[in-house]
Amino acid sequence: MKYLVTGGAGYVGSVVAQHLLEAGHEVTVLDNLSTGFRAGVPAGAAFVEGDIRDAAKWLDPSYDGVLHFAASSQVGESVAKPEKYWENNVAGSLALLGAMREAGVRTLVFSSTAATYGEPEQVPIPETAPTRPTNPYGATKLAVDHMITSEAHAHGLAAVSLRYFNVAGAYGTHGERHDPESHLIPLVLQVAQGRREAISVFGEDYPTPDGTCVRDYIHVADLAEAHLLALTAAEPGRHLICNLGNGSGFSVREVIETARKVTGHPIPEVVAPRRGGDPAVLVASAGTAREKLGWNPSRTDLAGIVADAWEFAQHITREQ
Ligand SMILES: NC(=O)c1ccc[n+]([C@@H]2O[C@H](COP(=O)([O-])OP(=O)(O)OC[C@H]3O[C@@H](n4cnc5c(N)ncnc54)[C@H](O)[C@@H]3O)[C@@H](O)[C@H]2O)c1
Ligand SMILES: O=c1ccn([C@@H]2O[C@H](COP(=O)(O)OP(=O)(O)O[C@H]3O[C@H](CO)[C@H](O)[C@H](O)[C@H]3O)[C@@H](O)[C@H]2O)c(=O)[nH]1
Repeated sequence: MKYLVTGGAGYVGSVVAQHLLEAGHEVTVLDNLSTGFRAGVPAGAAFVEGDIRDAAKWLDPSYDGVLHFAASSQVGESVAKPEKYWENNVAGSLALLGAMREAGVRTLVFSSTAATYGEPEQVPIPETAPTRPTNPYGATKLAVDHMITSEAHAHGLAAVSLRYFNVAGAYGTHGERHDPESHLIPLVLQVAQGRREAISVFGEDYPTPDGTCVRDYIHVADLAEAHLLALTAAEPGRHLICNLGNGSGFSVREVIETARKVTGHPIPEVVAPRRGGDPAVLVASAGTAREKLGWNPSRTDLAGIVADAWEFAQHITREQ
């Protein structure tokens, strides 16, 4: 099959593109390199440097589907510059859906997020939970989910939205490389490498066992497998929404302690104020993905996830 991967020069998109190639598919990556890296595009994929808002220039009926990762995805920035998020995430996805309709490309897998739920009423969080995003990033992703539902109902699109919880780990030479980095695991590993003095723990007064926030860390390779399953599970006229997480939570302190063991470095920590908008606990109920996609994540051990991220962090440092 032939797939267009938007955002395939970024973290998750590059890992999924690599999995598609390994499964024997043909892949074109469309990426404007705003946060991604040319070197992240897997060898074997065609590359188009361009914007999703111009997707009509490149999409044609030879494509069997689109995997749509391209987005702006920093929560803090979305609060400061919401217009950027409505433009890139919502207007960008609207243009992409239009280009798909024009070209007759009728299968879509979309990167949604746990941020569509906001502060949860119950954990683990099922897909039926209320969606009350607490920042513009989550609001724009939810708007795109609604857009996809209407497109499926009106025009027969076969669509799956995957709501990722905390993506982590790496797959060979493809891993997390954001600038500036805001995610916990890569930041902790930068401290282990001596690139930062200490990791800030954002709040230790949450109602959790050790007072720090609890998150559901999902290995990026398990996540990638769900995308390949979603491509086969997608049905015309239907929009399936699935959470992707392991269903178990780890606190910020547990992550830091695991990284100390994996890296053998002391990793100093300092307690800092809470970060605005952080829910205390976010853990997925991923029963829908298991049932409807036949998904079965296998890399659930936190030490293994951190070890893969550590190997990648060292690889990137050697390359620079
Ligand atoms: N990383 C996570 O923990 C996480 C969690 C939930 C959801 N997501 C979603 O998964 C997707 C991928 O996230 P990531 O961490 O790999 O981010 P990333 O920033 O590494 O990758 C995004 C890629 O999209 C490209 N891009 C952005 N806007 C574009 C545009 N208008 N046209 C073409 N290319 C464009 C960027 O250059 C980049 O290569 C995003 O949609 C994000 O919202 C990520
Ligand atoms: O230097 C840091 C960085 C993070 N944290 C804490 O570590 C936890 C994880 O933070 P990340 O920034 O790594 O991830 P988030 O949980 O904020 O964000 C993730 O979940 C969100 C859903 O709410 C979105 O989907 C987003 O894209 C995804 O990265 C949070 O409690 C955060 O407060 C720290 O203590 N110190």
